[in-house]
Amino acid sequence: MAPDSSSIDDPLFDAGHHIFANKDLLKTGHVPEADRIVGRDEEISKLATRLNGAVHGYSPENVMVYGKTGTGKSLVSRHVCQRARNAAQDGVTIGTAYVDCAEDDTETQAVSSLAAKLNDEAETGISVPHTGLSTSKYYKLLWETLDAQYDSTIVVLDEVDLMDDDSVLMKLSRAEEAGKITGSIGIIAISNKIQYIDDLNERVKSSFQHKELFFKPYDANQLREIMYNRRDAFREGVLSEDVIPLSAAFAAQEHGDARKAIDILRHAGEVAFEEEADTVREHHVRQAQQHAEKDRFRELVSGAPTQAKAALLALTELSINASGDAFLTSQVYDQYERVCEFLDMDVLSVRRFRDILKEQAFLGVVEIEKINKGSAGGIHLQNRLIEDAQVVRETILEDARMGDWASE
Ligand SMILES: Nc1ncnc2c1ncn2[C@@H]1O[C@H](COP(=O)(O)OP(=O)(O)OP(=O)(O)O)[C@@H](O)[C@H]1O
Repeated sequence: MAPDSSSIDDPLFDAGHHIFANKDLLKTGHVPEADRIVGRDEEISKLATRLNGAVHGYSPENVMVYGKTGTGKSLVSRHVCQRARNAAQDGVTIGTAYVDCAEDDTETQAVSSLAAKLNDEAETGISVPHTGLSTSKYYKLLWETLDAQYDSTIVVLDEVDLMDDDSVLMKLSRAEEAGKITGSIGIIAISNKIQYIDDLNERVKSSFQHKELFFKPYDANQLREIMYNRRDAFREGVLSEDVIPLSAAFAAQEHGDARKAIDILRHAGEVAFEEEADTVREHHVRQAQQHAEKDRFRELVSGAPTQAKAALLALTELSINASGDAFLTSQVYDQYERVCEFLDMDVLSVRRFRDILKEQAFLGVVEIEKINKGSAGGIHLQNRLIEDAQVVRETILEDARMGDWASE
C-alpha cells in the first residue's frame, strides 16, 4: 500500500536509519546492476563468447567456472544470462534458469526446480508440481516446457560439486543430441573445487564437453572499487574516509573475497548504529572484522567435540600467556591436562590428543609445523593458532561446559 500523506509521526518507530540509506545494496544475495560490477569485464566477455550461439538460435557452449568464494562467479553468470536474454535476436527466445545445488542437491530436486523455473504455465498450459513426481516425469515435463517456449536455454548450476550425483549434468548435456528437445541447452557449471571435473566419471565427462573459465581473487584495489560503487547504501557523509580501504584490506587478506568485504562494511555500519555514532569509523571496521572472524570460528569451534575444545583452549591459553605463538605438542598437552583437571574432564592419551590437533589443523583452526632439533633432538611438532587467540578463547568459553575456565 502507498504511504498515506496523513500518516502520524509516532515516536515508537524511528524516523529512518541515520547510518544506512539503502542497506539492501549490502545484502548477501543482492545482484547489483551492470555499472556496479567491477573488474570482471574480461570474464563477462569470455562467458558471453561461449554463450553467443544462444543469442542467434544456435547451441551455446558449456562452461565450467572455477574460483574461490566471493570472486563473483555467480554474479557474472547471472549477469551474462540476463544480457543474453535481452540480446536475443529477432525471433529467437532464450530461457535462463539458476539452480543453487547446495539447496537442490538431488537429481529430482534440481530437475523439478529447473522445470518449475523455466515453465510459464500461462504459455505452455503445463503444470509442474513441486513434489510427488518421479525423476523421469520431471525430465519429461522439463523437455516439454523447453520445447514449448525456447529456442535455447542456459542453465546455471551453482556449487555443482554439492550435487549428490552427476546425472543432471550428463542428461542436460545430452538432451539435444539424444533428441529429447528440438532446441539447445548450454550449461554454466560453477565450483570452488578445481578438481571437480577430474573426479567426474568418464561418461559424464564425455557428454559435458566444456570450456573452462577461472576467476582470480580480487586485489585490495578492486575490493575498494566494489565497495565505493555501493557507498550509496550509506547516508551521505556518514562513511569516514578510511572505512572502505580498511574493509578492503581485511578482505584482501582473506583471499580477495568480495562477499567478505561487503559483509565487513555492512557490519561496520551496524556497529556504528548500535553505538549511536554519527559516522562509521575505523574502529567500527575493526570490530566488524573481529565479528566476521568470530562468525567463522563460531561455526568451526562451536561445532567441535568437547575434547577438541579443551585441546584448543590449552593452545589458546599458551598463546595468550606464554611467550611466542607456536608450542610443542608436549607443552600443549601439559596445559590440556590442567584444563581437563579443572573442568573435571577425562584426559585423553597423547596419541588421541595429537589426532585431535591434526583434525583441527585439517579444519584450518591450527597450523602444525615440523621442526628438526638436530641429530640428538629428533623431529618435533609445533602448534600455532591460525586466528586471534582471544577470539578463539571467547568462542570456546561460550560453551556452558567450558565456561567455568573463565574463572581460572
Ligand atoms: N565484481 C564485482 N562487482 C561488484 N560486486 C561483486 C563483484 N564480485 C562479487 N560481488 C559481490 O560479492 C558477493 C559475492 O559474489 P558471488 O556470489 O558472485 O561470488 P561467488 O564467486 O559466486 O562465491 P561463492 O562461490 O561463495 O558462491 C555478491 O554479493 C556480489 O554482489
